[in-house]
Amino acid sequence: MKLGALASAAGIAMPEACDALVTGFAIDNRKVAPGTVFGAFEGTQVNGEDFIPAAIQAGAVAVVARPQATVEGAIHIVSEEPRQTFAQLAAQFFSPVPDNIVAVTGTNGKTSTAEMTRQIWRMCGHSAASIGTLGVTTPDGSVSTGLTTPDIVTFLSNMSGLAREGVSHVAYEASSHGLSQYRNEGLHVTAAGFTNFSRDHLDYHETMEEYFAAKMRLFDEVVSDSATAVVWTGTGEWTDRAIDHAQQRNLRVFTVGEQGDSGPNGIRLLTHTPTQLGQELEVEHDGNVRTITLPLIGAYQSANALVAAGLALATGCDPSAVFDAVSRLQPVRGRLERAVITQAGAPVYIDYAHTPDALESAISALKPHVKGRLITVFGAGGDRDQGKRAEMGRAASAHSDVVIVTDDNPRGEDAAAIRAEIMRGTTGATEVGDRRDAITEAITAAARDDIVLIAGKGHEQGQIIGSGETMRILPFDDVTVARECAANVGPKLETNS
Ligand SMILES: CC(=O)N[C@H]1[C@@H](OP(=O)(O)OP(=O)(O)OC[C@H]2O[C@@H](n3ccc(=O)[nH]c3=O)[C@H](O)[C@@H]2O)O[C@H](CO)[C@@H](O)[C@@H]1O[C@H](C)C(=O)N[C@@H](C)C(=O)N[C@H](CCC(=O)O)C(=O)O
Ligand SMILES: Nc1ncnc2c1ncn2[C@@H]1O[C@H](COP(=O)(O)OP(=O)(O)OP(=O)(O)O)[C@@H](O)[C@H]1O
Ligand SMILES: N[C@H](CCC[C@H](N)C(=O)O)C(=O)O
Ligand SMILES: [Mg+2]
Repeated sequence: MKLGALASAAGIAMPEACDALVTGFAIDNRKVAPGTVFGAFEGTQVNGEDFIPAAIQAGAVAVVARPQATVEGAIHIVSEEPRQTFAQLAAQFFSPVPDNIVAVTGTNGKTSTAEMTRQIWRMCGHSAASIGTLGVTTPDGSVSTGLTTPDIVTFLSNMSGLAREGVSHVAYEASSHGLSQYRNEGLHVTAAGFTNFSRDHLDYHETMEEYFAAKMRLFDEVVSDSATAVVWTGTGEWTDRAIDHAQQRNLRVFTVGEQGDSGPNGIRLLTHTPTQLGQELEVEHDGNVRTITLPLIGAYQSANALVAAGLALATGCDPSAVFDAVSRLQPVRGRLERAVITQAGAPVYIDYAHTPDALESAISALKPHVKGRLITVFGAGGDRDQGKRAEMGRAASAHSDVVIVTDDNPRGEDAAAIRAEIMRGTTGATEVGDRRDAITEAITAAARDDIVLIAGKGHEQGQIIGSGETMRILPFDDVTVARECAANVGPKLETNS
């Protein structure tokens, strides 16, 4: 493809007429080959502009960079927002892409909702995939990308690879980092879901307002003009503000939840009754009331399932098929996943809660099922929002009977210091640094009527220790460790009081 043609298709002005052949796109000079367009971005660690000479040396035909960057020996595509311009250009290169693309944003619930949307589409007969924290998931399995929203080149090439394999429907997770760094642009996104909003990532976005604005780029700029905004109504003032953004953009607003529209533009949740193995939901859509038995526990899972149903309806699926599919949803890896039942008889659940709101949601999901005590084991990641740690401690202490604070990906920080920050928010919690020891302690303490919740790592397969050159990932899977500990801890002779 010729550079000039790509630029004019993207509506980008070029400094000169250009019929250089473009062979690919790269944001890392080490991935540049002859004919590549290189995106030189200022980063949080280094300035990509420092690698422009190396990229040109490796054969870059053009460099997208700020006006002040020096580009010699290749075309300088000047932009005040190089990440955005690069993305728009790259989106013209990667084709074909799937016909039906939807996105999901929100503080918690993105992975679950994207994955449930994929499952519903599949049950409606479509060839579907999801892209997010779990990687790229197709009916054949998942391939990890390492990030929730991959970098723009990986994202677009995944989209086009999926289309070539015959995938027609893709749901992707739009993280706030991804949105603010233009990692997902230039596609025809026909619907976008907003699950909820609460504190996270205030290390990266300085304020909640900035964090919310990053998320709202999805409605403001990323989706197509005629897209549908599927909004969960249970997230307080943020729901109203998300609807405002959608209306400003003239999107079709589709509301979901207790305040959802009961007509064609929503799913109203009329009643919600926990059962032993799941929950019964009575919902109204387009004037039809239906009772669905969702085979998953926890109010948060019903919220995600209904937003996913809204996304499937927004892409034209038949309502009866969609609601029937909701009653057949499979659990999402690491989200309230029951790993094992201990020899004493206590179920052990693994969940990915790593924000105060998520911890509260995970605990509330389990509470109706606990006859004895709820024992919560969790930590907080290093090099991430520090202010959420004590809040997570408070949420855990307020809603569980026993709290054990442990390590969760310390990264470049001192693990003991992270635990101390969490402990400040707790009352009566125990601190056990080593995660395996903490899980053993919880399982040892659990009696028949108790439930153990191990939160924060969900599907993750390793503990990240150190950063930069010294970073190591030690294999660690909460599900496997819980099973091993349960095998080693014998039955209890008497129940705890
Ligand atoms: C803070 C953050 O988001 N960083 C991401 C960002 O890096 P950056 O732009 O700051 O990159 P940098 O390392 O400073 O380098 C600047 C530029 O120089 C280039 N470079 C660098 C070195 C070199 O030798 N040659 C070269 O060309 C880099 O490719 C980059 O374009 O862009 C990179 C490429 O897309 C990401 O890998 C990187 O994710 C880091 C590893 C990360 O940990 N990100 C986390 C916080 C994240 O993004 N999480 C979100 C949200 C999670 C959620 O809520 O679900 C996610 O979407 O996963
Ligand atoms: N709708 C929801 N409301 C509140 N909490 C939720 C909701 N959905 C999920 N959670 C909590 O958040 C955890 C993570 O869920 P999920 O992976 O779906 O979210 P995510 O937004 O993709 O997270 P991440 O930002 O890490 O990608 C769950 O394990 C659960 O504890
Ligand atoms: N996507 C989230 C994952 C957090 C998971 C938790 N285990 C941690 O390491 O903090 C983040 O990057 O903040
Ligand atoms: Mg996710």
